[in-house]
Amino acid sequence: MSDQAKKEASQPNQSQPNVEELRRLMSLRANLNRNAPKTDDELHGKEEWKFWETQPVPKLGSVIPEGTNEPIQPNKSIEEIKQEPISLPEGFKWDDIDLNDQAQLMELYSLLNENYVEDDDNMFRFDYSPEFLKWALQPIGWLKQWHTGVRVIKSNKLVGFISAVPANVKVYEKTVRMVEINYLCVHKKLRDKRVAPVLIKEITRRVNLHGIFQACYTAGVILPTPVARCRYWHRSLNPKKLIEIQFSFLQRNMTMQRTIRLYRLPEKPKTPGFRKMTEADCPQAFKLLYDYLQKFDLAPVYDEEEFKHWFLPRENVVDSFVVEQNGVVTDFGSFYHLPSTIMHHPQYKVLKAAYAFHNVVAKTPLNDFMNDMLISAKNLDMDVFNALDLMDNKEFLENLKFGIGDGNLQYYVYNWKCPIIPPNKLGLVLQ
Ligand SMILES: CCCCCCCCCCCCCC(=O)SCCNC(=O)CCNC(=O)[C@H](O)C(C)(C)COP(=O)(O)OP(=O)(O)OC[C@H]1O[C@@H](n2cnc3c(N)ncnc32)[C@H](O)[C@@H]1OP(=O)(O)O
Repeated sequence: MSDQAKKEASQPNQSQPNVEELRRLMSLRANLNRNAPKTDDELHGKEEWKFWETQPVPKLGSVIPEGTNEPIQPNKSIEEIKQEPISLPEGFKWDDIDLNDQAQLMELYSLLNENYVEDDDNMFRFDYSPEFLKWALQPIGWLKQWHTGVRVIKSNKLVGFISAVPANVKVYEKTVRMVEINYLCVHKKLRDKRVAPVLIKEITRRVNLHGIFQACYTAGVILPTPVARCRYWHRSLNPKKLIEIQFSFLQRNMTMQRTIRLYRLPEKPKTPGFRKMTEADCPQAFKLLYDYLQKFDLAPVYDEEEFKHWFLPRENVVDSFVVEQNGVVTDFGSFYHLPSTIMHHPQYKVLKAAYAFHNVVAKTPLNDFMNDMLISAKNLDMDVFNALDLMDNKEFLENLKFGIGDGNLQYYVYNWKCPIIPPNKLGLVLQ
């Protein structure tokens, strides 16, 4: 898939022009009319940013001098922040979503399942599970008023959503209390009516009211102005299904049997002491990750409680593994479960995908450890293992037979200016 590059679903890149490629080119042309561009070519056709021009973000093309690392706009005093919600178009109302109420959780699930991010060819759409949404949206310090919904007054139907969760994020040498913004979604029937800017302004106001003036977010689209850009890579675990659903394609001179053999994995992880992480491993695994993340220019700063929230295994949501021998944890790795709906296939309805989260090795060679992670994902019935080319991931992607995807994922920090961060200095993975 392409930028479900967080947001977009990224599909393996096809090098040979074929029917699929032509379809892709046609959809690229169709995309030229979209309001937010996905590629540099599309970007050059866009002349104005009616909304983003009004926001404290760097102008596209601006070069931030080395050493700059600060807010664009000073913090507002409480008097400067509007106390009343931003006005919605007539017929709509704000409503905070209570994720502890099963019915409301299912309403959010359905909104996203039917209207959230699709790949460029509209073949796959993210299918975040209800349990996953609770995990992603209820970390330590979450607030219900930051799960911001828009409903149609007459029918009470949920048609828009945006979320913020608190996080400490290290940007170069500063650790900043900010929010992560995610799950911005407007119902398909309400698109292109400028509802998204209203959602963004309202969440900004609600976050500002808590004394927070920075946010980080990722998107498959290019907006003013990315602080970093990276790419999804995909490792086939179930190549036959991936080919049948046209997520990937048979390479020239390859038969299905040879392809299946190429991607075959051992039945069990090979590293002695490799196993699922338990609560007892957390102090040591936390320390490994905490120390490792120091070397990046954009990375979360977790405390141990947050570490437990994000990494203790939750069925069908997140899995973490350690290498432990004689009570010493030397390596740690995790992936989260994010399936996609296969939109138009007679047989297959769901693509099961594991997404690399954080991996730190102190003893096992990274390639060996990640191979064990692939085996673990395969044994959980995943079809594909996805990883971004950030942190130290480039060390294993090609060796372990990942193929490059076709969409970029852009990273943004709201109300902040600093120089561009290369993928190998990027330590932040958002869901
Ligand atoms: C201090 C606290 C600060 C907190 C806030 C920090 C900022 C957070 C920012 C949000 C981070 C979100 C992180 C994620 O969740 S990224 C995932 C976004 N969601 C999807 O892609 C799901 C499917 N698509 C949709 O639901 C809609 O197409 C969305 C809602 C994306 C746009 O709705 P619609 O298509 O109906 O358009 P409009 O007429 O209402 O509005 C058009 C304006 O919106 C600008 N646009 C388009 N796409 C995006 C986008 N992904 N981020 C920011 N802006 C975007 C666009 O350039 C134009 O502005 P301008 O060109 O005129 O200037």
